[in-house]
Amino acid sequence: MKQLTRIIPLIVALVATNSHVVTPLHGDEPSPQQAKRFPTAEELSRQILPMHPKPRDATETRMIAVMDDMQANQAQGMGNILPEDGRLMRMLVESLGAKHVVELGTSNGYSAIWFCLALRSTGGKLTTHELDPERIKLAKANFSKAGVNDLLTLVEGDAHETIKRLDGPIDFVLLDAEKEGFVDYLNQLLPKVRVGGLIIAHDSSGQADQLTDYFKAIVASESLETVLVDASKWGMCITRKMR
Ligand SMILES: C[S@@+](CC[C@H](N)C(=O)[O-])C[C@H]1O[C@@H](n2cnc3c(N)ncnc32)[C@H](O)[C@@H]1O
Repeated sequence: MKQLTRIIPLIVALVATNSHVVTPLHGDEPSPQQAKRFPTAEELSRQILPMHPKPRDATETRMIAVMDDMQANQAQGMGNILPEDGRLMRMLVESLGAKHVVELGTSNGYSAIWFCLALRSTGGKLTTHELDPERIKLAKANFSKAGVNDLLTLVEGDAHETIKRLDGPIDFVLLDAEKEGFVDYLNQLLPKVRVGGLIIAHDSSGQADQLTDYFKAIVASESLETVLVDASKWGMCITRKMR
């Protein structure tokens, strides 16, 4: 009896821990030891990293102050990426030496300012697309405060139409507008993305149920290779144009 009272809570804990474990398509089943929950990348980031990067100069100090303010006072309902996603994308854009970044879904401009941090050092430009007039107004005010107007163009209107006017080559794409539009965005933009360029679909974990057709499209393409990364809980589907 004494042993049973010791074992029952253990079994309950094990069932609870394992309830989120998905049966893998390949590889070994997680051992009970592995199934023990590790901290997520987002949790660790928040323990060990500042929210925004250390400024390299006075211009970045100004940009980061605006980002801090947006996180503290504007983030509600804006659908912004989390700082952990911004940190990763900034690193990728800088590492690629990207000259042309395209964003679909500017909102109030938070992710755009992350791109601008990278584009200052690559000498590149951002073209960001938004259709909501209120968000466009907010984004414009934030871009002016951050002093990034010379690094970007904000294109107003339905991105399915406005991206037809984009010229290639594009080095980096962030898909962060409405999920049901992602396949059309991919089909329209892929021919303009350079070989070696990256296409990121945001919310690939958080809204995976809305991305079924997008996942099918990238897997079906012979020219694309993909990795799924959870820098934050929302997740990013990072796809590289291989040829
Ligand atoms: C998730 S929010 C973008 C957040 C932004 N990338 C950030 O992290 O700061 C999605 C945005 O896409 C915009 N959007 C939705 N459909 C669109 C379309 N067809 N064309 C342009 N923008 C669109 C919405 O108005 C919304 O502001």
